[in-house]
Amino acid sequence: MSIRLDNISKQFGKFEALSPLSLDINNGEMIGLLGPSGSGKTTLLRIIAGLENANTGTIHFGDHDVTNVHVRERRVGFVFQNYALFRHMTVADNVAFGLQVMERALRPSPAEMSKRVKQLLEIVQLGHLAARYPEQLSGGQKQRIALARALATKPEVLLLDEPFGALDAKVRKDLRRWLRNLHDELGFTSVFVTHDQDEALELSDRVVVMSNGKIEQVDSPVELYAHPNSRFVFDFFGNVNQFKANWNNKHWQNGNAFILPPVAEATQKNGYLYVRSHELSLSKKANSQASLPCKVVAINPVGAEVRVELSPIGWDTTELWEAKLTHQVLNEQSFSRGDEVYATPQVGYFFADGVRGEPIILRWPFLAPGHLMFDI
Ligand SMILES: Nc1ncnc2c1ncn2[C@@H]1O[C@H](COP(=O)(O)OP(=O)(O)OP(=O)(O)O)[C@@H](O)[C@H]1O
Repeated sequence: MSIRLDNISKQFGKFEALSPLSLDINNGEMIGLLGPSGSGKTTLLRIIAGLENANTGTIHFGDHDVTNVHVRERRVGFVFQNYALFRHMTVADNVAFGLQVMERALRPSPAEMSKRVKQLLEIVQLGHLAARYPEQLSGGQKQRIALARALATKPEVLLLDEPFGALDAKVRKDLRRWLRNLHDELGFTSVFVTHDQDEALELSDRVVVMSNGKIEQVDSPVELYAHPNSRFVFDFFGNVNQFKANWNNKHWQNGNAFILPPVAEATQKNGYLYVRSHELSLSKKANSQASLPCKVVAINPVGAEVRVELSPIGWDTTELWEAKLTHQVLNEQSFSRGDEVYATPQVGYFFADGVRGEPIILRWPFLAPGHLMFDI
């Protein structure tokens, strides 16, 4: 089932929780709504479900205008973060509840109902727990039961509000994979809310990045990484170092650090240069294209890489910088905590002040013809 949101807005009193926004979701797509707390994700999900009315705009499910259709008739499955299972009912009864609340005309007979409950429990691979009560289940199991209940009415749209928010990291990861497989197998359209970027990137076909009640960007995970269209999106995906770049007619200056951009009018401005931590190299000496003196404050091996935390010397940043190196590079360079090093961007993303849209991507070194290669 495709979903079309057109010009949807929502006010709570004088507060505008959603500015007019539009979004097309394809049939069978899995969409992640991602954004900081208060950005309007849950409000948007509730409006799609019919649990909340928008102040303006229309919602279509396929060709059907559901703007004024009651939540019960929208045929959506809903899963909340806190399981919302009935404590006094067995697992099987909890799942059957989804069927019992169906309109009488659509409600299956008792025999069909118990067959369907069995099938649903098999789908979520928990048939052996049918007679248990919720308190006898783990968090991950409870959430799978909540999903089985949501799927009972065979919804074509499944809406999930931070479904794995209350679970620990390992269970979360397993459940994500499992949900993605289930989504692909059963072919429904899913929209889920998360503020966990890894979850959004791993699960979604497309991610809707929200802030302050607005959609900042809608793209596939790969595109979001390659072409973040604003500083907000870049910041939100993290692992990025920021350089406040003040153009002084020669280079970008910040305290006693400088970076020389390539000769191009668009970069000869004030702005912010963003550098991803795996696109930053470290050396014991500066070079003529960049001088970013730093002190090594921590060296943290994490799996295949080493994260080196850097505190700027003589220039300003709001946060420590980080370089991600391979173990091999670190061994060759043999830095230790407390050493002074020079950071050199290999790739940078420049957002000029006052210019909206995608950054200018810079790749070092950019040497004029005839120049000698130097350390970078
Ligand atoms: N019923 C309500 N009455 C008044 N304000 C509300 C109501 N529901 C939500 N809001 C406000 O609307 C804004 C968006 O809330 P929403 O729950 O959609 O954000 P969110 O992105 O889902 O946040 P979180 O990740 O914290 O759940 C918030 O500022 C919130 O305080």
